[in-house]
Amino acid sequence: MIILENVSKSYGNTGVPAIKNMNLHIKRGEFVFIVGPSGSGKSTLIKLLLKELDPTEGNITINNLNIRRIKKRHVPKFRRQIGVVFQDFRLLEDRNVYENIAFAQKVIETPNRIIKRQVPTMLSMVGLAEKYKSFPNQLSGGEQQRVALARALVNNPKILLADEPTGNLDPKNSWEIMKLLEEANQRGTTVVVVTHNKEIVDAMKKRVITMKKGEIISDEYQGGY
Ligand SMILES: Nc1ncnc2c1ncn2[C@@H]1O[C@H](COP(=O)(O)OP(=O)(O)OP(=O)(O)O)[C@@H](O)[C@H]1O
Repeated sequence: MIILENVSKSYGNTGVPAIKNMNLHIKRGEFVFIVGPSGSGKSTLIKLLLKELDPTEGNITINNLNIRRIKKRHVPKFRRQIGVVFQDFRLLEDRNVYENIAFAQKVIETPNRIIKRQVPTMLSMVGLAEKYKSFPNQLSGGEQQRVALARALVNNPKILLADEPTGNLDPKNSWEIMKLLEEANQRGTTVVVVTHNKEIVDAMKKRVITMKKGEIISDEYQGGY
């Protein structure tokens, strides 16, 4: 599903690379945590997988496609198979909950009758059915992240990337988000989560990839932080 072969990424010409000669294989249906100290290259890895950045060297294959070869005009189509959530939620502040989720579907020209059916389904799934009219600033952090997750999942992506999804949440809300990520994984989505949350990583017993200075220093199934 996700293959990195000898991937390096340097920002500009100077300094040490953010990703150094990385090799990684994530299979369809896996749930993977990426951990490591600040500056170890985790967010850079996520950006490479989204083709927000291209590697300086090496190749990335996603769903049998060498993403270096994707033409600029085809990048949006490529990204449709990937759902993303971030630490800071990134909701549209001037749209309500319903519209935030519907927006993701309108972008890919989903017919209105399907949007009307799927948005409430997604909202029920994340436990926010009653809040469909609320605006982001009327929601708690945990609720906002659940909306972001519903939006990321509404188009049924093959892959879900989460960059510190619980970074702004308290332990209870963090667990709720992780459970929702796990449920998405159980429905077949390949899930990659960057996190600093030691307690959750240790408890969930998933594959844990630890990065340091742009390199993978350990990769363990049923691993810990
Ligand atoms: N746009 C950029 N320009 C130059 N250097 C950058 C840029 N983005 C990241 N870097 C550098 O690349 C390295 C890896 O950064 P990255 O953000 O990938 O780390 P991270 O593991 O996600 O860190 P954190 O846990 O703090 O989010 C760091 O040394 C950082 O300073």
